Parts: sequence; C-alpha cells; structure tokens
Amino acid sequence: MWGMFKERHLKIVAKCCILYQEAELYFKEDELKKLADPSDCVNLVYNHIYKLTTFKDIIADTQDRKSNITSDIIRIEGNDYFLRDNYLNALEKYTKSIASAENGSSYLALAYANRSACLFKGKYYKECLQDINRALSLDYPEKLKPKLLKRKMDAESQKHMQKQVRFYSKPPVIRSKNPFISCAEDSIEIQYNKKYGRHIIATRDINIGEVLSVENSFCHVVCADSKYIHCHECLELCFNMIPCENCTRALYCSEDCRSNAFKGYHKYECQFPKILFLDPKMMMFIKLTLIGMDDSKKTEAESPDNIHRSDSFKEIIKLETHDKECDSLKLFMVATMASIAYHVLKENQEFVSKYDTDEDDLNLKKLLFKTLLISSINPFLIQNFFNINSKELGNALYAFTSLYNHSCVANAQYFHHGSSIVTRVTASIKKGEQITISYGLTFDNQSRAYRQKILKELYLFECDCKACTNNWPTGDNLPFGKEIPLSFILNLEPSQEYNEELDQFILNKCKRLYYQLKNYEPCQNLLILQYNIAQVYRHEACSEVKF
Ligand SMILES: C[S@@+](CC[C@H](N)C(=O)[O-])C[C@H]1O[C@@H](n2cnc3c(N)ncnc32)[C@H](O)[C@@H]1O
Repeated sequence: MWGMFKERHLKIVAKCCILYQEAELYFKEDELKKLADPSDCVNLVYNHIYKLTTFKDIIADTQDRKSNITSDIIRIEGNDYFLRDNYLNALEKYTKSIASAENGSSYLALAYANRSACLFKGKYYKECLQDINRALSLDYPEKLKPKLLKRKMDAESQKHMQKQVRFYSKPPVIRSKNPFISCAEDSIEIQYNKKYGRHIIATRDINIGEVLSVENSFCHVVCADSKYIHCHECLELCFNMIPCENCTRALYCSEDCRSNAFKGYHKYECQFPKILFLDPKMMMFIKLTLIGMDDSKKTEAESPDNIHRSDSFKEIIKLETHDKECDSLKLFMVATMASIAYHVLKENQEFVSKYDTDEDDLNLKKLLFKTLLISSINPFLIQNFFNINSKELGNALYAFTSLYNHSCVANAQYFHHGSSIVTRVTASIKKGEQITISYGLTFDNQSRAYRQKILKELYLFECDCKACTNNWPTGDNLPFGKEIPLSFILNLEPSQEYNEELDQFILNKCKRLYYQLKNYEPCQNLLILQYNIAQVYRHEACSEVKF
C-alpha cells in the first residue's frame, strides 16, 4: 500500500519529510493518531501546512506549460530515431512534441507533419492523412508543403492497404446474470467476516475456464510508458493522438474523448502540480474524486441498496482503506497529498462555486483522504502481454473485482480487455469455497517468507492459503506429478500470431488434462497446464500489434 511513498518516488517522500519536520512542532503529541475519524487528519494537517514555504513551493511546481522550444527539442530527438528507422520511438517523440507545442503554432504543425511520416512508414495511412490535414490546417511552413502534399497523395493511393489495429477484443457477455451483483455470473456471492473482510464465495461447483465477472473500470489512468500511444480517456491504442489544449500531460484518440475528459474531470486535473503526477496511483485519486463528485455520473438514486453496482461511486467509496491502521507519519503523508489536491481545487473558481459551504469543504477533505487510500490498495495494473514495446499500460479501479481476496494458490485469474476486466476460474472450485486471485505473488515464484512480508507490508494481512500454511516448495523444487504429453503445448509467446482454432485446441486439451492432474497438487505439470490455460485467455483478450 505504501509503495507509492517509498522507493519509487523519493522526491515525494523527501518533500513530505521536510513538511513533516516543519510541521512537527504541531504534531508532537501524536495528535493525528488520536483522531476518532482518521479522515479528519486532512483538515488538521492542511491548517498547519498551507502557509509553509515548502507547501507553497510544491503547489507552484506545475512545470506543465506548453513551450515551442521544448516541442522543437523533442521533435529533433524524434528525427534521430526516424533516421535510424526506429519509427515507433520516433512516433512517441513526435507525439510528445505535439503535446508540448503551443496551440495553433507552426511547431505543432511540424510535429504533426513529422508524425505523419512515421505513420506512413507503419502503413497507418488513415492516421497519416489525419495528421497531414492537421498540419496543413495550422501554420505549416510554405516551403515544406510540397513534400507533405506528396505524402498526402501517396497515402491516399495506398489507403486500401491500411493496417488494421486489433488490440483488445470485446469481453465475453455474462450468461446467467447475478441478481445481486450487476457485473457477475450467478455462481458467486459476496460474503463478509472479520478475518477476510468482504470476499467472494462460490454458490455452486464451478469449472475451470468459467467466467465469474466482467466489469468496466470505474476510473483508470494511463502509465508513463504507454502515455504516447494510449488514449488517456478510454485507454485505446492510438498512434496519432491529439493533445489537451491546456497541458502537456493528456492526449486523446479522438475529439470526443478529449471533450468528454475536459467537460468532466480534466479541466481541474490539468492544473495540478507536478508532484501529484509522479505516480499513476496519485493521478488516480484526483481523477477518482472528480469523477465521484460529478453529479451526472451518479447512479445511486436508481439503485436499490442490496444490489452491487459496478458503476456506483457509493460502492467505490466502500472499498478497503485500512485507515485505522495508519501510523502518524503515513497519516501525515496521505493528509499532505490530499491537502495539495484540496488547495488546488479550492483555487479554482468554477469548482469553488459548486462546493462552497463549510460542510462541503470538510467533506471534500475527507473524500480526498479516502480516495487516496482506496487508490493505493485497490487498483489493478493493466499489463500488455502482447503489446509492441511497453509492459505497463494503466492502472484501473473496479468496484467489484477489488473484492476478490488474495491467495498464493489462487483459483481465479483476471484478464484485461482494454480497461474492462474479466475474471475466470483457473482451478476448479467447489460450492462454498472462497474465490481468490493473486495480488502479484504466487507460491511457485516467490518464497513463503517473501510473500508474507510483502502481503503484510502492502495489504496488511497474514496469508493463510494452503501454500503458506503447508510451506509448499517453490517452482523448481516441486515434483513433476503425473506425466503429461507436452508436445501439443506450443508456448504462446508474444511473437505468436493469434490463431483462434489452435488456441481453442490447446485450451480444451489443457482443461481435460487438468482434471486428471489436480489431485497431484502441488506439482510442476499442473502449473504448466494452468499457465497455458491463462495464456490462451490472455491471447484472446489482447493481440499483438506490431508497428
Ligand atoms: C483489495 S481488498 C480485497 C477486499 C477486502 N477483503 C474488502 O473487504 O474490501 C484487499 C484487502 O483485503 C484483505 N485480504 C485480501 N486477501 C486476504 C486474505 N487472503 N486473508 C485475509 N485478508 C485478505 C486485506 O485486508 C487486504 O488489504
């Protein structure tokens, strides 16, 4: 949970520590820990820090002005890649140059034109033509126009050979709708107890491969590695994004995405200082707060209380925060980040006019505290298993999928179809059993001691799964179990073309063998089968795109 305050962003920690030292005088008696409601700490901390110089420095550090000089430098870096035939890296640089260029400038036109050259090389003629038209509609230098117009003619003539982008496939549809959970099959239910909190239980025997839930994200943010090729609003892969007109951070696949984002949360998000954008989870808490406060998105009124609705902010705000378990320093750090966000929002006239009573003010501080904690424990990393160059695409928050607890021998696994998440059974489940996913730690890959340490540190629980309880050996030390014919298992590596028939053949064979082998657990051959089953589902969800 505290990963985002640790190794990754020492700058945040350093600034918080300076503030903490400056404000320490006020918090000598462990005042933050004594609060009956931990979310009140934002009010307390804010009132002490907003006048401090370090706080003012943080707020002022937006460094996000559009600049033609920066745009020019980045475009020239792009030219270097282009000359070395590294078109994808060149394209990313040109997109960054587009984001940095001042509105309507010739630098913006130059960056679009250069990107159109990459798109032409990549055989993305439709996108190439769009960029050429964008460049021509701006202040594109006359002397360069003939070359661009020639490219336009060539792209027009080759449009029929346009490369198709099939990246994410549509998620499967729920077949037997759960009457109490809007995004789930009727094979599961939510239960609660003290030990596990809310958790998911099977209401019947469930077979390997069955879908349990299909959920759209409530809120997502794009990761740094993918920000120049994935839309910041819908996460779709896009090689010719357009920039936000105010900031250099946000890029979109279409006018619709740009205006939806701006009308909703982005007009505020745009103005936040740099420190809150160092980590995608930080970005998420601001976006989550703004989306949650957007009245047009509220669905609670129509939804009866006993139905779990994925699109309801009411459900998001119920997610785990572990706020009572925070020590003083953690409370201070969370409160500081929330205070920065609060301060920026309150400076915004349009925002203030909507939330101006004392009660609104206090509620906003409490909400920012909660959304920050929720965004640290609950998000799912969207990974690119078959994508061109980067592995991390985004972070997304799901109201229901966040309720699956962890096991180091999980019986379910999730697969991202873009920003949607599909959870499937990857080991057969008996009625009454808890359904679990892995929080990134599995018994075959990491030692018990390591798993326990990380789970305690990040998620504040002691794992009692069968691998932890019985101290199962890790991968190479496991017995092989019953022999399986391996010849039919083609390793579904990223380089392999998607072939539905072949994948289905592998899937069915693996499933049959799984039932012959499951009594040998734990063993290597069972893991091989489960890996291949998961790999087929990954392949189905997201196919490789080459530039
Ligand atoms: C993403 S939430 C999962 C849903 C959570 N149980 C709830 O009530 O909202 C993660 C938190 O669930 C709890 N949790 C997850 N797996 C667990 C397990 N195997 N045993 C006990 N608690 C677990 C921990 O408190 C953890 O921080």
